[in-house]
Amino acid sequence: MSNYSETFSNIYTGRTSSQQLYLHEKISCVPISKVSTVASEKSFSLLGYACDEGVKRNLGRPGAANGPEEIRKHLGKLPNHLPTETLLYDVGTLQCLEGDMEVTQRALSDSICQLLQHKHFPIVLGGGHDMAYGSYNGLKKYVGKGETIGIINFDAHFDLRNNRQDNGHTVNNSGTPFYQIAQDCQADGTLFKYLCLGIRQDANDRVLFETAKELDVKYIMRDTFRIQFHNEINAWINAFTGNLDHIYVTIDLDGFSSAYAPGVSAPSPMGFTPDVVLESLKTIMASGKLRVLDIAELNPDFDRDDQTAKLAASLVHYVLHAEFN
Ligand SMILES: N=CN[C@@H](CCC(=O)O)C(=O)O
Ligand SMILES: [Mn+2]
Ligand SMILES: [Mn+2]
Repeated sequence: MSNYSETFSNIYTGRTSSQQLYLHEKISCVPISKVSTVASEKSFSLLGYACDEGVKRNLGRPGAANGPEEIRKHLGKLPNHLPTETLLYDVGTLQCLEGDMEVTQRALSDSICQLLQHKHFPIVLGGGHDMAYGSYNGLKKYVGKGETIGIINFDAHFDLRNNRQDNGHTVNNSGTPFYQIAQDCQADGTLFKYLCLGIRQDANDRVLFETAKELDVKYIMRDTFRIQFHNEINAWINAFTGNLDHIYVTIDLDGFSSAYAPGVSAPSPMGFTPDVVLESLKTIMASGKLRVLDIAELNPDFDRDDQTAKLAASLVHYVLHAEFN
């Protein structure tokens, strides 16, 4: 895999203890080619998607290629409350070489399928939101025919832009992944099930709302995606996950208010807050159907005091520990 680099453990630093009190002492760096040798009943694997080609093609601000490294730096310093038998790996990073985003997406999909086959729960650190096309397809490849997958996207944006240009050319980017997935589903007769949480009217044009309607996309607008409405939100989530076999969750950091997440290409002053995301994640995880999670769009060039990188690291920490709290 020419665009793959393994993680070296010196990226993980922090306070030291003799009892694995911190995640940097818990994480084992293993090349992805060796995952079959380290399988266990309960393993999490971190995988980087170092690509901002999709953001560039979508006329956004480059920098998300450095997202995975920054999340790792902050994650390692956080306390470890995992049981000894739960294993946590870092299986390296997929880099986008010479703008070939499609190759990187395919490598991501292959890697996710491989991790799932060896009973690892993949947590992908991004990277532009084009990573969703790779994450979803890795899960799709893994699950059996006839089993259904639902996508839950925490985002200000639908990312349902049509990848067909007026001149007939196809251009995939960070704004097209769920459109591409929907097209593939139509072509191969797979159900397209997509729930977006935190959609903003001032971040999506009319065509995007029309596309969402045509594709029967479910969504909760930002105005309603508030912790005060947690009962209603949980009911929506349960109604969505109830009829599906597997869930893929993708968190676009630009959906958070820029008060929490300034370090993204497209910041959202009117975005959502972390409390409602944690509450929703808890409900999704309680379904027992969550198979893959990714965190997209961290752009360290625009971060303030590492706030966004720390938010991403805390989200990973929350998911790792959710069932042990
Ligand atoms: N992944 C991001 N997609 C957004 C970006 C919006 C923006 O740059 O303002 C989109 O295409 O809608
Ligand atoms: Mn977004
Ligand atoms: Mn997005």
